[in-house]
Amino acid sequence: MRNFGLSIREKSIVCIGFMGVGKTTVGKMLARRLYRNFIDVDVEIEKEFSMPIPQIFETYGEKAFREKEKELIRKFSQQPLNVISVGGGAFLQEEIREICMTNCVVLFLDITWESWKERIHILSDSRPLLKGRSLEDIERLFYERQSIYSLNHSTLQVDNFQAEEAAEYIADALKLSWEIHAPHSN
Ligand SMILES: Nc1ncnc2c1ncn2[C@@H]1O[C@H](COP(=O)(O)OP(=O)(O)O)[C@@H](O)[C@H]1O
Ligand SMILES: O=C(O)C1=C[C@@H](OP(=O)(O)O)[C@@H](O)[C@H](O)C1
Ligand SMILES: [Mg+2]
Repeated sequence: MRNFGLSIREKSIVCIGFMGVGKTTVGKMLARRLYRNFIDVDVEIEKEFSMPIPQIFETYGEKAFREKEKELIRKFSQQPLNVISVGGGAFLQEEIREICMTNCVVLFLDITWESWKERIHILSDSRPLLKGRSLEDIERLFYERQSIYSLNHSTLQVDNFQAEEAAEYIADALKLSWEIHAPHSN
């Protein structure tokens, strides 16, 4: 789909950030607040393979997962008016970074390591990249990944926000920026 004519308020919003920061939870709430479609790329990948992510990694390997991730992000990022939550590893791929930065508004949900590690017990089973790793290994991955998320249009530090508060804050900030960019258009 051609999207050269998309105005800032029509562009899809892409949530990036480390596993478990809240991209899926906040993204869904944000979509509801903005009356947009919500797309969780991980869910779409699971549908394509007809199996949950840990099983995709086991059966087909991470490379096949990353290829499908790229293909789907290419498709959804060019559509208008989506809120798209991508997996925490999506921005490792240069092509994904480029497509998202060009076609969408990229929102980085950031969290400190201290807050993040409180959540680890609810994440490990569903994230193959966390399973069986030591806390030190995960901390290293956390800091390594920070550099890939530094490419974004906007960042929100979520440590002190409940998910719904984060969604409200983002929706209000976006609406304000849309007003500033185009005060008289609908
Ligand atoms: N702001 C928040 N405060 C506390 N817990 C949160 C927050 N956002 C998400 N969570 C919880 O953290 C877990 C991971 O959230 P999820 O949205 O799946 O993250 P991601 O999509 O970034 O991997 C979920 O159990 C979710 O309920
Ligand atoms: O960081 C990663 O490489 C991954 C993050 C996961 O998504 P969430 O960030 O939504 O947990 C999922 O895509 C997969 O397990 C790989
Ligand atoms: Mg998610």
